[in-house]
Amino acid sequence: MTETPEDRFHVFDTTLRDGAQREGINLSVSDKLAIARHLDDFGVGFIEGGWPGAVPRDTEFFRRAREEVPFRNAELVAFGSTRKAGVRAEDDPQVLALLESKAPVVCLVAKSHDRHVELALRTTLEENLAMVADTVAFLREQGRRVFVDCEHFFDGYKGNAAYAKQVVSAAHEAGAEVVVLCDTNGGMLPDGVRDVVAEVLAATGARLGMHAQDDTGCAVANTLAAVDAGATHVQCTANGYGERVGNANLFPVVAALELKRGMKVLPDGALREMTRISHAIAEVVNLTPSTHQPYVGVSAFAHKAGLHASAIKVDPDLYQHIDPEEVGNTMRMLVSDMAGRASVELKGRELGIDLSGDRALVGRVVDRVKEQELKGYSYEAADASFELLLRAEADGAPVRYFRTESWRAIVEDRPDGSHANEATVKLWAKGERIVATAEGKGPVHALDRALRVALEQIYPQLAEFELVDYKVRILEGTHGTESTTRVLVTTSDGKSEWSTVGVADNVIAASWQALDDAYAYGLLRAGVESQE
Ligand SMILES: CC(=O)SCCNC(=O)CCNC(=O)[C@H](O)C(C)(C)COP(=O)(O)OP(=O)(O)OC[C@H]1O[C@@H](n2cnc3c(N)ncnc32)[C@H](O)[C@@H]1OP(=O)(O)O
Ligand SMILES: CC(=O)C(=O)O
Repeated sequence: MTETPEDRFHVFDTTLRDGAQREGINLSVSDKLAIARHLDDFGVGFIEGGWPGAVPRDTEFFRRAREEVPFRNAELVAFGSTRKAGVRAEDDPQVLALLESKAPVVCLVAKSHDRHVELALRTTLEENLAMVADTVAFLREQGRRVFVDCEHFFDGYKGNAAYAKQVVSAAHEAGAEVVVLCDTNGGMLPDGVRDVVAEVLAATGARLGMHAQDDTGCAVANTLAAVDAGATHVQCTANGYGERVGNANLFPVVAALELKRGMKVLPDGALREMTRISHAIAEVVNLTPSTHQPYVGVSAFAHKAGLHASAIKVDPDLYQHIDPEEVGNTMRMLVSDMAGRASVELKGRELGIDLSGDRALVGRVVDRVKEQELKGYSYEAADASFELLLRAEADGAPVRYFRTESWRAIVEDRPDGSHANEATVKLWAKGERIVATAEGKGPVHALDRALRVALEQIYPQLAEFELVDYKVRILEGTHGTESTTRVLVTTSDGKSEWSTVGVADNVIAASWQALDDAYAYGLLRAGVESQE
């Protein structure tokens, strides 16, 4: 028998509906269209776009999506509830709004927990069954594919399994293609989900799906347990966004199905785009991508412990569950006081420096990193400072483009409450003594500007450099304003970025060190020869 699209396993994404229910997410119609394009590129089968008729932005989204997005992989799904008690489906404005959205698929939310029917809907159990069946039948007659989300299914099943199953059967018999069992309050654990899904499948014969909220931190595991028990439709959201703590995260779910279960749920090559898609969606919703997200986080394949690195040097599989490239991610070595020789050697390789033949040099770099980290430096987030340290050890002299005679920064508090910031630097570069003064918005800005004024004639490349991030951390909180300070600076030349670190008992001095490294590294990568 040939497989029809309806037979295939369904990857159903609800980022634009349930994901948008997360506190702090507020999507414009354009944002929703951009996310829909990313999800379609990724290859999900269904994109739930929102609730037309209830949320005006969602109504508008469906209108524009029809006109503006040439979907290649996904079907658009309109979400809405079953008809109101005592109203015919064809007369219920919210049901009609689902048709007006012109989405080819409708996902109806239905009550399946008897207490919800009686307390929230304030109707009878029989009328709720009729609401489900009538609404499904009406939408089927109108040519829509219909899925039904049984809200609070697992909680309802605990108290009244017979009724919960009757709701599934009512939806199935009325023509719903998939009946989705929802862990709406997110309280389930995988063993319970597996048992219930298997029982419902055996009792009703309906095609089942799973919608898991993440309140126990088990949404991904619960989704996979449902699939193990026979569910063939999974509802997820990009990066796990969703109501309260979130939903089953689309990315680990599809990666587990494809890479661990050997199922084919996405188009060829899609998984290799997963890290890019995850980060692109985070960008649109304006949330920083979680660095520790499975598979797609920048730390997902970052190795810090020296012992891990020593085994990875022999074979990366020894400390990685998959090859990061399978999901579009990359392995990274972190150098810190937990590093050993292998970490430094692999980091060198990552930076394009072959250290394999020089055990003594690698040993010196390891010792120097440990010594520096004890003082408060941190190289795992400052690759550029690490590379400068490495080159200094290798060459026996630091990479230098100027020598500092002195610098000074002044902050003046004025009677009107404003501040004036001024810095003076005295430097030697290419045998020339330079003195420069500049003002800035703060003392570090003033120093940065003075440094540029002093050096730009000699090194015109500095004009391209821009400070794009600046972080300060107090290392010994107990000493209050006398504490040691660590400054991390990220600099860009418009093409790439690099990070450097400085540590001192004075925030301006720590900033100066980080700036000094930032300029040295930028000039080094611009191919300028090192000289004072
Ligand atoms: C588990 C989930 O995440 S489901 C998705 C939930 N998403 C949203 O709620 C976002 C969009 N929601 C909205 O814009 C509004 O809540 C609306 C338009 C749906 C409803 O707004 P209002 O009419 O003002 O009602 P309100 O939100 O207070 O109550 C919901 C009504 O829907 C009824 N209802 C709830 N679930 C269902 C259902 N499955 N089938 C039929 N009716 C339902 C309730 O009984 C209540 O009816 P009542 O007004 O007769 O008392
Ligand atoms: C439908 C849905 O979002 C839920 O039950 O959680």
